[in-house]
Amino acid sequence: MAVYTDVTDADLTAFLSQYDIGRARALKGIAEGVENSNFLLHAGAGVYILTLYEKRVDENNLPFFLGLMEHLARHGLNCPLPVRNRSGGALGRIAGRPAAIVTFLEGVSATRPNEDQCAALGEALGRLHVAGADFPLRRPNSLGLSAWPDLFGEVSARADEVQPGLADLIARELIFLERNWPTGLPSGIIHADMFPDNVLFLGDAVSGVIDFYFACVDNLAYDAAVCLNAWCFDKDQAYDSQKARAFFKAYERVRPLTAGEAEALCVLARGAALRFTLTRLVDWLNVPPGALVHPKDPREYVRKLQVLQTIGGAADLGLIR
Ligand SMILES: Nc1ncnc2c1ncn2[C@@H]1O[C@H](COP(=O)(O)OP(=O)(O)O)[C@@H](O)[C@H]1O
Ligand SMILES: N[C@@H](CCOP(=O)(O)O)C(=O)O
Repeated sequence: MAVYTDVTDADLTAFLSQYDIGRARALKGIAEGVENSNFLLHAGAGVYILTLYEKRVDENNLPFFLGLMEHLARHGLNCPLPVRNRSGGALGRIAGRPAAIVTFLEGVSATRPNEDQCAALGEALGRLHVAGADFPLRRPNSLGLSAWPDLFGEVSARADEVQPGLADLIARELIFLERNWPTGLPSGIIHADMFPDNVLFLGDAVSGVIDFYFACVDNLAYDAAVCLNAWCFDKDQAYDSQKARAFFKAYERVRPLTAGEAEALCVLARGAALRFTLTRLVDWLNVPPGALVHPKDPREYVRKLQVLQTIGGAADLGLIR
């Protein structure tokens, strides 16, 4: 359950009075997710998602996120559509938090993604990157390489409580990444959080991509690296290059990777693993009192990072040339 901010009946009635979707029939907090407070909203006109944006979402960025979802939907991608209120706005406030209502997408997340689902993911990511090319708004990656030292600074004193030696491992990895981070790669709109819990399937077909609240402009291949880490490790944290091959084959049918992107893939994957190690570590060590949330285990990403540190090149990651 990720609900940080509760919504009273009075709050909800007042909020919905600004919309043309009828009265609330039910509102249920949603278990999944860790960043925001999400509710399943049954209203007269149908089923929706009500999201109250919490600490990691800067309210000033919401026009970018909501506008991107509308732009991608217009390009035929299955992503949530923000519901506009009578004033034409997609953003409101409820219970003291910025909030929006978006359309509910059918489908279920894959708990153990198979190769076909990894291929469908690759195609969906490629289509997102191509469709994002003409999105007019820009937003830098607030959780990119330049943010990692400060994130580490928030938890360095306590990292070894989570896993002995973790502070030193992170410090050394940061030095490696700052020395080897690629430049000059193709960049554009990326999702930046394309985990299995943010992709909905009907069978092996992608029926929806959600949670665009880390979307930004960054290296397109970095977005692929986030997917490799989130989708192509098995439950024992062994890398599954067959799933990665399926992912890359489908992705490259939409957008072929450049030679520079292929060469940079290992470093990008290590960076993506460190990024999620750090944000999970911050959340793990700072659960707000009373919040109904199950923070995700940073040690899962430490293990992925350690595997990636042993991988020699793009071919080992499943990118076959
Ligand atoms: N548009 C949507 N359609 C269907 N389910 C959704 C939608 N948006 C969110 N959800 C559900 O809510 C959960 C949490 O949403 P998510 O955006 O991942 O959380 P957070 O806001 O914490 O990042 C998802 O895992 C999914 O089950
Ligand atoms: N995907 C991140 C955490 C953020 O997940 P969200 O979809 O709930 O925003 C992770 O697994 O560390």
